[in-house]
Amino acid sequence: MAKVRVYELAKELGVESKTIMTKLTELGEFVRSASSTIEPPVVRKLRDTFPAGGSAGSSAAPAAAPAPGARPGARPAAPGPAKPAAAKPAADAPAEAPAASASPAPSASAPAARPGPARPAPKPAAKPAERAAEAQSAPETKPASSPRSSGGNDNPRPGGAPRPGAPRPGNNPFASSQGMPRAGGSRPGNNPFASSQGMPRPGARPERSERPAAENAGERPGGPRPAAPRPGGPRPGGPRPNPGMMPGKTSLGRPGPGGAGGGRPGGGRPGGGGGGGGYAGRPGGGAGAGGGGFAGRPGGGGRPGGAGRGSTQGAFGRAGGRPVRGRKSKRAKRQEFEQMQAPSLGGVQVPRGDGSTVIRLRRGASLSDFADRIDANPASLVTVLFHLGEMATATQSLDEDTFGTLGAELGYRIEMVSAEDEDRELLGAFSIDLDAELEAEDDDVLEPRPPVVTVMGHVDHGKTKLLDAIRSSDVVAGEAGGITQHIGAYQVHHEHEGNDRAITFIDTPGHEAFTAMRARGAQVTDIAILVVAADDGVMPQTVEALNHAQAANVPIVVAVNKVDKEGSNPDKIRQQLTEYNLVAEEYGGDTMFVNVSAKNRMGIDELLEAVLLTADAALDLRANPDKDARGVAIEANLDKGRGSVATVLVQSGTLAVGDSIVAGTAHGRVRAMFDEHGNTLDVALPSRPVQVLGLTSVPRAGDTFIVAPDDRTARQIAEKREAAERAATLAKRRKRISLEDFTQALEQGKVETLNLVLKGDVSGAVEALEDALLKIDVGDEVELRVIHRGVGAITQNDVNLATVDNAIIIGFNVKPMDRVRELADREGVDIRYYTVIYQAIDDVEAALKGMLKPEYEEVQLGTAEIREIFRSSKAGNIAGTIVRSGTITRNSKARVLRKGVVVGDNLTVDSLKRFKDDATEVREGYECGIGLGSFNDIQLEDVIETFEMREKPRS
Ligand SMILES: Nc1nc2c(ncn2[C@@H]2O[C@H](COP(=O)(O)OP(=O)(O)OP(=O)(O)O)[C@@H](O)[C@H]2O)c(=O)[nH]1
Repeated sequence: MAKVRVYELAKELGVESKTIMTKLTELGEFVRSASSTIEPPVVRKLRDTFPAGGSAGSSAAPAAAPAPGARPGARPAAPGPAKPAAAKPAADAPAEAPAASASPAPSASAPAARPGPARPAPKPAAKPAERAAEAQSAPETKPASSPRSSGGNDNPRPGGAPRPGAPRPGNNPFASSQGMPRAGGSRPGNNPFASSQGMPRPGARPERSERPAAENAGERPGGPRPAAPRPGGPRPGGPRPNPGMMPGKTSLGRPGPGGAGGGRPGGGRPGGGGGGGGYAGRPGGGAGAGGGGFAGRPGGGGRPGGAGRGSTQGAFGRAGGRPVRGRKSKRAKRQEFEQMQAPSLGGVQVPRGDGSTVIRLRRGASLSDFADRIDANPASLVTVLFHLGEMATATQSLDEDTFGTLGAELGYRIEMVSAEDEDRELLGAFSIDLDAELEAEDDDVLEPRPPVVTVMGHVDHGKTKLLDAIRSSDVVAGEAGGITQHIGAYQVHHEHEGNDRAITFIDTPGHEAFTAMRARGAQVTDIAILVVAADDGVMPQTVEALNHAQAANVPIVVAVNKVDKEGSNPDKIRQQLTEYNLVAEEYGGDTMFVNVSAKNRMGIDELLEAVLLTADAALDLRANPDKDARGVAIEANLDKGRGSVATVLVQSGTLAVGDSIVAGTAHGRVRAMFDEHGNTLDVALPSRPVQVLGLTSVPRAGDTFIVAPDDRTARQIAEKREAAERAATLAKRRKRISLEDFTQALEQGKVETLNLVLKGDVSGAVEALEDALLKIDVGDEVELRVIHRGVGAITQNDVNLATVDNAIIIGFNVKPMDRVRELADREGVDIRYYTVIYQAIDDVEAALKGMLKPEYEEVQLGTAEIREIFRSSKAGNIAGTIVRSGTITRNSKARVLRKGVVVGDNLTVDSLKRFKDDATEVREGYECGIGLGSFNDIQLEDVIETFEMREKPRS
């Protein structure tokens, strides 16, 4: 640090190296060449010897240099050093520097300088001090030392002028933070190592980006230096420009200090400029604050973009400040442009669609999923949705409507992937393509299969009875002792044209099951038997049922039932149904009508015959039995001893014991199979309903089942389905409420939710119950949520759930164990048991209505006209009245009207007398005395009206 080379000192002192060497020889100091170093004490002597360059000279030099152009070095130096230096070490140089700088500096730096100094001061101060100490001698050495360290030898700092800067604050090359806080004014490149420390002079910068820091430095004050890239400029850290060049620069106006700076390696780095700029620009900004500041913005924050790298690069004098700026600028522009195209909703930018951009989302998708598709920030979508009046978290599953609203706002057409498509994709992931499989089957692998029949019709028209009759007509059943088990479906055999033909009946009467299965994409039914009671005729549900069947393209056979009844008119049924495109064959149509009596079991064979004829005529009932089974779950329940018991209908392929199957979200291996007679089966062919044991959980009616290649695949498919199902359920469950109403409704207690846990013995019943419950229309004030549903007994888990969510448990044909019942009692959980769905629905509906905030209306009870006024010191004024209408009742609410205008309200009939006796009520036409408590403002002919608030019944 303390050592200086001969030529450096020579330059500094403004003499030739030779002269110095001669002098050294005189002084008895031996040096080998101009590049030899000399010790500080010697340096001091030399300076003393060469007054011009001596201490005075040294400082003067720099000062002088700057003076003219001066500002840079001087100023910067000045400010910084000024304070610290002045006080501390440096005495000379600094001291003067300030002076020198004083004049030039003012302009740019001065002001800027102010603020900053404070901070930088400390640090710089320290440094200078250290240096001073090291130097032991004059501060002048500092400059020298800096250069050295910086560059070294060759880097002559031009002016040799130690930059006064030494003392300058923020001149620690390694201290990232030393900033001259002062904005623009701060000292420019006072970091000896930072090429970039620029003098942020306003204006100038851009072009100069290339300039080395040195220039920047020079630049600021005088600014004169043209963009002239200094030669060495560009090279980063590399050898800095030759001294010669420097001078050139100097001549350009860089003040000496500038030169010094330029000399620094940093000088060459353009990047340095960036760093420096930031430095200068940010008040207090760290060294690297960024190219921006450098850019010359006076106190400015620097150019945008500079900040990032600027800081680091600046610290190391790396080039890059400018270039970076340029790039950023373009990027910024592009971003701006993109943003201009994005809508600003709630202050967020979201990529927009053009109105026809289709976004496909799976059921139960969340805003995050949507955001992924449109490359947006989920949080922004949350905000947008919020501004559309909906609240949702980014990961919450939303329903189609919500996505629709959001999509419309943003220019996207949202298409929800249907459950079937989703499942198809899911299976596809396991290389299972059921459609392709079916298509690939040609005639030679297809074999006839029995038709699958569903019985539908209006309530009480005899569906159940008919199914019973059919069941008992089964010849096989007769031999085996009848169909003893209710497994949700059964097969009967019928002799048709000499052949034994099987027919499969879905043993769940009604079109609810039919539609529920259809809703799940399961087309189970081949033929529908429409039961119409001959004594009743076509009824609403008859029409509904036939509509469902026709919509599903399922041929219909009409069973005109109860023909045994007197007064029944089967022909009328035929006529009525022609209106619905069901024209009997005898009327020239193609629908078979069969008169039956389910009660007397008459006409059953004919009906089965008709079913087979229709099937043969209208359908191609064939399936490939030689493959893994595919089918549908018809019904399922949880059996205490046997676990999950599912009745499935094999639709194609052959199901065998040991197969790994997945049915909906249930999976497992077929442990055993039973038919409707309770016989075990090893295999089940197409159209065969069987009870299957071995599933891990209970599938739902209508869930499709397939045999998977192995257990693992079955489990994975089930798990994936479950996840999808859960998401979809969550989306469905979410009840929306508009933002406007939300807070208010909440505050006013308007939002009330009836949470339910549904448990039943059979999955079909639970689903039917849930569907029916969710259809209850109770307006917006009350919300009904089924928070859990399941098959099986009511468990401790159910009660726990109900406790947490304040829910009511509805058990359909199931009850809890004693232990669970006790728990429910303890927790105050209400468990209700039903065996009839409608009762459950009625009760829930009533409960919901009970929960509705009662609405009151005022009902007038009576009016009485004041005919006389009795004044009583004790009771106040008593109105002597005659009841004009209704009844006046004691304690009822009252108001006083004078010529139709209310003069007293919120009153109560405090006392009511008939003559001298207290009365509880006085009817129309009678006189009575009425006391209205402390209200005494009554006059003759005033009317006292009494009324009560009555709860309005809800419709
Ligand atoms: N006389 C007569 N009565 C019948 C006949 N079929 C059914 N019934 C009676 O009609 C009533 C309703 O029969 P269900 O079989 O329960 O009718 P459903 O269509 O299954 O009724 P829901 O299950 O309520 O939809 C019962 O009282 C039966 O006894 C019939 O052929 N003749």
